[in-house]
Amino acid sequence: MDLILASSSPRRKELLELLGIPFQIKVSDVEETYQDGLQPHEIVMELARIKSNAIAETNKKSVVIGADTIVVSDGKVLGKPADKEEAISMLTQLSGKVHQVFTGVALLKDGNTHLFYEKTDVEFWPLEEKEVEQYVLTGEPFDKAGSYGIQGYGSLLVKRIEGDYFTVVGLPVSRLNRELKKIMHT
Ligand SMILES: Cc1cn([C@H]2C[C@H](O)[C@@H](COP(=O)(O)OP(=O)(O)OP(=O)(O)O)O2)c(=O)[nH]c1=O
Repeated sequence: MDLILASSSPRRKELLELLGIPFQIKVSDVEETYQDGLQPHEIVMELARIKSNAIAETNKKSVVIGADTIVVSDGKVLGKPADKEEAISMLTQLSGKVHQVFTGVALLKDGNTHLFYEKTDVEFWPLEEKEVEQYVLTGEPFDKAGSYGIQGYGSLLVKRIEGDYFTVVGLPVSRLNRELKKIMHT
């Protein structure tokens, strides 16, 4: 099987390596937009589809994997912060509450699109203003949905999670492994 990961994320590369199957990485700079009114799980699956579709068009014989992660807090969708102020505002929004992390995955094979998503609940400790500012100074928030990385210093902000940890990091590998096996037999 010729497998391609359509992602620039170093985390997704590392996580896909856990499957023990060789793969290539190919990234497109396709515009990531979605229509208004979609539910969070629909947003992540749609964005995962767009990312993988752009690569599948020119790699028709390969299986292409794309993924997308967003954070949802009180109905607000949080992507990556544009600047320090936005990172502070997102982390303040997440402080002391439970939010949801959605990761959608698209598997494209032989012109067919197979989509799935996973959701993990994450509870943050109540954060002091100073703690938020210090965390933002680490630089960790800037390439991450919701402005934190649970796998880094962000681990200290998290009180508990419910669901797959790897969904939060950006790729639900254990579900992906099973879904890949399913589509290989079709
Ligand atoms: C909440 C959270 C997100 N993230 C990351 C996962 C994703 O890489 C990123 C969300 O942005 P995405 O747009 O999903 O992905 P990306 O731009 O990093 O990579 P690509 O589109 O090329 O596949 O946030 C963490 O690494 N840790 C976390 O705890």
